[in-house]
Amino acid sequence: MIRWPSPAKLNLFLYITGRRPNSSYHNLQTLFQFLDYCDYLTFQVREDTEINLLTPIKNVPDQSNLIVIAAKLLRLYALENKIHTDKPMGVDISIEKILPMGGGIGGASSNAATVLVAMNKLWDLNLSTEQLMDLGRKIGADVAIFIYGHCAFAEGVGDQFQPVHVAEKWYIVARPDVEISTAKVFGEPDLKRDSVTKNITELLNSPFSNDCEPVVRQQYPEVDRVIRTLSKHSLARLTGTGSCVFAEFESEAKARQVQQCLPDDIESFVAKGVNYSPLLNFSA
Ligand SMILES: C[C@](O)(CO)[C@H](O)COP(=O)(O)OP(=O)(O)OC[C@H]1O[C@@H](n2ccc(N)nc2=O)[C@H](O)[C@@H]1O
Ligand SMILES: Nc1ncnc2c1ncn2[C@@H]1O[C@H](COP(=O)(O)OP(=O)(O)OP(=O)(O)O)[C@@H](O)[C@H]1O
Repeated sequence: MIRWPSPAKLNLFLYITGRRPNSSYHNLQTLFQFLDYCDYLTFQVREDTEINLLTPIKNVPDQSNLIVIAAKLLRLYALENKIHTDKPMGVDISIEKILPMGGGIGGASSNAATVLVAMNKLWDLNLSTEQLMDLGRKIGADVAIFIYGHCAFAEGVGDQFQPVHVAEKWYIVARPDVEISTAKVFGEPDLKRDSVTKNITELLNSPFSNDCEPVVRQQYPEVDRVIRTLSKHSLARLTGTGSCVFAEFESEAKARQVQQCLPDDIESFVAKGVNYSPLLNFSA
């Protein structure tokens, strides 16, 4: 059976340029790159209309799991818009969960994107990438980038893209032992949310940073400690709203060598930054 990849992402930089009017969301300018480090999903199309997750994720009830939410949303969209298919639109889904959760590397959003892309194909719906991205936006701000599938400069809530090519470095991604709520970070009174909007060329040619980092380091000493530890070896930054921290290296060997030297209680993985999502190979 095909194992569909569901990769992680990094926010190589992330600037918050203001609150959006009449919304709980903020406007961002961020640079997304994918990692060749993935969860894997398998799908067995059913002869009925049931949507089942055969491998529930601990502490995530199925009805709030973005895997199930995405499959149901896609079926509803197809029914409401009378998209022709001979499939009854049922499926048994399994996931091998590899990506750390609540780490700012987008696991849940990526899972949702993989479901939309895979089921579009397996249910013979023939929706366009744009249609799938619009559906993804209803699930969460980060879903669209995983459907788009190309390293991108993003604006809006982080879902309006310009493709870019950046160096494909190697990263140590360390996961401090805290799960951080995205909504909580964006709700912090002290969050820097007044970065000046700049053009892409200027941003790509300035040192990269993340506006969430000061507030997160202050509130989660474990994150601060991991950034300080990794910074001894290379530039280290928060991704998204955390808690994961990444440090970049020119080679896998160098990244693995530094990883060996990290204290035992810092969990980490090594992965390559890639400009194309591993999912793209499966969606054609
Ligand atoms: C921080 C990032 O990871 C950067 O890639 C994303 O913007 C977060 O994307 P996500 O996890 O898909 O977030 P969502 O599930 O859409 O939003 C969770 C909550 O975070 C806040 N939120 C999110 C994205 C954004 N641009 N502004 C926000 O203020 C909102 O309060 C929202 O209710
Ligand atoms: N398929 C899923 N996989 C993991 N978590 C899920 C899933 N569906 C829902 N969730 C819930 O969403 C929360 C955040 O998930 P995720 O691991 O994507 O965090 P994140 O990487 O910080 O996300 P982001 O960077 O998009 O904010 C989890 O703690 C969990 O409660």
